[in-house]
Amino acid sequence: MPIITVTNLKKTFGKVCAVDDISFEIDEGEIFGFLGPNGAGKTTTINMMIGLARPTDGDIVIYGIDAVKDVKKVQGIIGVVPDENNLYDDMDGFDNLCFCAALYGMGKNEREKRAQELLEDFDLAAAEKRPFKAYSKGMRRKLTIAAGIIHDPKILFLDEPTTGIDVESARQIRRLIVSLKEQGKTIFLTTHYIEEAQRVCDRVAFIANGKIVKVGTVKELVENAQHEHRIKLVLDKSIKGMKEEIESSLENCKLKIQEENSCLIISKERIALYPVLRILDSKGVSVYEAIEIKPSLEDVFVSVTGIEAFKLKKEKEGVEK
Ligand SMILES: Nc1ncnc2c1ncn2[C@@H]1O[C@H](COP(=O)(O)OP(=O)(O)OP(=O)(O)O)[C@@H](O)[C@H]1O
Repeated sequence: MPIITVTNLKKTFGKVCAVDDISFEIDEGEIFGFLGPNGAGKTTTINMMIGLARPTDGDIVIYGIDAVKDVKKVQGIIGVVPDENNLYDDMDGFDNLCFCAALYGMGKNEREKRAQELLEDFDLAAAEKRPFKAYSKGMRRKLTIAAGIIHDPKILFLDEPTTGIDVESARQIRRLIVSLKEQGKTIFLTTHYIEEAQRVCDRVAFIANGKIVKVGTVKELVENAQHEHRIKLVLDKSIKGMKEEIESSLENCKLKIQEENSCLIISKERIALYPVLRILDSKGVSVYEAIEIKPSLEDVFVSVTGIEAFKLKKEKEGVEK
């Protein structure tokens, strides 16, 4: 059952339409991801959902509460982890968490107990007395997430949770996100990492130029994609120099020579293998193996949005040591 319903949401800044009439629902206990390149409208959407920006138009209902009018009511049941760290540099990890807990009205004993628990869960207990500014980027990110769930919210909003941190910390954070879901939390996250959407999210919405272009589970998005069919053939010898001749005898197919002894056949339609094998045989070439290459989420994103994949950063490119 949906616990978040967003209907015809819009936000303009002067002439810029940052979010352009989007609608979606999020079910209780799911991880729902917004995947899109820089400037797609992800942060603006989160900001409207958590009451930091007022929509130009549209409705947001969270647990039956009108989140545009009753911002305060919603803020008690949500946790927010912004894309930039929002904790105090000179305060240590423990005090930062206790301070956030106090903002939610938690008593001294309760907040200290909760802070301690989270520091353990997030593998930060050894650094609890270190000032936040002395934390590594990955540790800072983890403490910021811990602060976002200090009051045990039902719903967690995570804006770009792993941007700019090392690969190992990003992995740890993804495991933490999945374990929060296992504890029953509903999670809305934005990302421009395809790998992250694929590994962590139950459902993904592609967002580009302020619009949602497609929504579904990773499996649905990949299986329902109108996509080229691709078959990789591993050959017993090179077909260098024969490409055009072979290609001209294959109907509606393109041929790409890959490594020395393999090629890729690409077609909009299903590929009939027999004619291909016959042509190769006539050239004295045998096929060792034929492998169907399924489209990846990246392929689907590119074909649905028309945006080149490099605009969605690869995990390794986003890493700063
Ligand atoms: N306060 C603002 N004033 C004017 N334009 C804004 C403002 N905030 C966002 N925008 C514009 O709205 C569009 C969407 O921005 P937004 O920050 O929501 O994108 P994003 O998908 O979160 O990108 P990123 O991954 O870079 O954070 C961009 O064109 C941005 O320049």
